[in-house]
Amino acid sequence: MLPEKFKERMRAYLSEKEYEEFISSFDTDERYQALRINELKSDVLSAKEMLSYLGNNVPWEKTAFYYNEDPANMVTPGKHPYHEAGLYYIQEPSAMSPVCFLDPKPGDKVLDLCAAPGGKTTQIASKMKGQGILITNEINRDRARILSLNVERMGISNALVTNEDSAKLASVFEGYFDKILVDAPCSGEGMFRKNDNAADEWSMENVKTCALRQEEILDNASKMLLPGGRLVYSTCTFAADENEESILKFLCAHSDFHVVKVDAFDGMDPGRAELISPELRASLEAKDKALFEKSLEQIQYSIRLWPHKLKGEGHFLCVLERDGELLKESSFVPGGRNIPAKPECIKPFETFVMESLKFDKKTFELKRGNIYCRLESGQELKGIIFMFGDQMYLAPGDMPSVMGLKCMRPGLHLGTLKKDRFEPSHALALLLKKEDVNIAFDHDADSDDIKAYLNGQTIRAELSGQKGWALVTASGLSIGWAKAAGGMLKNHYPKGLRINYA
Ligand SMILES: C[S@@+](CC[C@H](N)C(=O)[O-])C[C@H]1O[C@@H](n2cnc3c(N)ncnc32)[C@H](O)[C@@H]1O
Repeated sequence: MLPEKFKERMRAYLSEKEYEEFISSFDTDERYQALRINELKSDVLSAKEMLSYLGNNVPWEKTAFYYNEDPANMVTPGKHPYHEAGLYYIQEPSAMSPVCFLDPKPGDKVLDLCAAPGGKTTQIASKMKGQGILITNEINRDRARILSLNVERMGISNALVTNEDSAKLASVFEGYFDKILVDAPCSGEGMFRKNDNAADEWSMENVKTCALRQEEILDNASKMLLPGGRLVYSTCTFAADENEESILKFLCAHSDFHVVKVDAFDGMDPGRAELISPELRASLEAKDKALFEKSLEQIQYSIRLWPHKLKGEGHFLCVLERDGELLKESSFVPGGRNIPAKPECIKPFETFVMESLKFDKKTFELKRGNIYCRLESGQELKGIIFMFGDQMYLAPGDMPSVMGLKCMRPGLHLGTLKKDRFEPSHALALLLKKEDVNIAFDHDADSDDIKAYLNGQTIRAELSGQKGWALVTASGLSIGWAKAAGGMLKNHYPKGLRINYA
């Protein structure tokens, strides 16, 4: 049931005809499901061949496709081993649009400020191709944990996952990022169609509270952006208080920012300046008339996604840029670089690399905690190896250290040091390709063997004397480690992730 006050407000927002179209979109059963291919794991063409149920492309995200869940015909992508292998991320189609306009590139320094569970972070990482710095943050600890698991599942090597508020981050990362995404906490009206309970918690008071929080988050985000940098603001709500009004307040308080006119896709609408309240207009105009008029003029360049106009739920986004020229040469690393691990810590890892991985020996270098290792698949392990207690991580040389920050994952987790032994991590398994290891056991992703493995059971294998760490792959995609010894293949799939497919 939609709240009466919500309907009343929407009726005031829209013409009679449009209100009817909008409101009847809640009565249809038509909902759009989509998934996005993780290009860190597979190119889109090969993945499409593996996932025969995929339908049309999501127009604004070339790596994403619509599908219809159909358990009777085994089309349940969230429950398939490919999901555990990180081949794709299931994401609401409209929610994919902000990252398309953020346009992250390999080598960028990107912040995803409100990131859990990680839909947009994993989309950003897929586009960065493991190059550059991605800092992904979530204020809620339990949600930050889920974000961190999704970063692991998708095989992301260049991300730092933090659990901070925006003010704390702004105090460390002032003027550091090329690109920032603020996918703001909001009243979630755009989710009313998808999630039956979403409307239960709705109130006009909550809309106002969200708007205040957004103002604070946006202000902190702006401090962290370089001149010439891009900031995308998005919500999944229809309330103008949290959309056009948030942007207008921001522009009137930050005269060095402007809205970028971007090419919207078919079905996307311009933002609606006419929804901004007379009270807000008057108060902003009284402060600085010229800035107010200049800001108001730009609201039309923000974008609204309406469920009755495209194949997706309600969303709002606005692409902002900070005036100035983007200078990328700076070697400044806020908080300082990570301190390389000591040789005695690195030694067991080096032994693991020599015994278990396939790589180009001619270009391999491991000196003073800095590694360059070109794996057989062509992907590289490179950067600084550092310790976090007994856990070993790898991050790009210019990745900020996490000194003073609450951190869930300071880079690629390589593994654990156990006395003088190194035990590789699940994150490393999910990064590696089948051809990167000396021992791999591949089974069809739909086989009972893979289901048994993901359930923690010992798996069948022809060992013929092989010993050591073995990568288990599902139709060629890595899903975890096993250890071959004494003719057995011991399952090392993490206990907390095990799945019972029965
Ligand atoms: C819309 S959700 C993010 C969805 C995410 N970007 C994705 O694509 O999966 C907004 C997130 O902001 C978080 N949040 C709430 N208050 C916050 C604050 N003051 N600062 C930063 N994040 C906050 C919420 O916990 C929530 O996880």
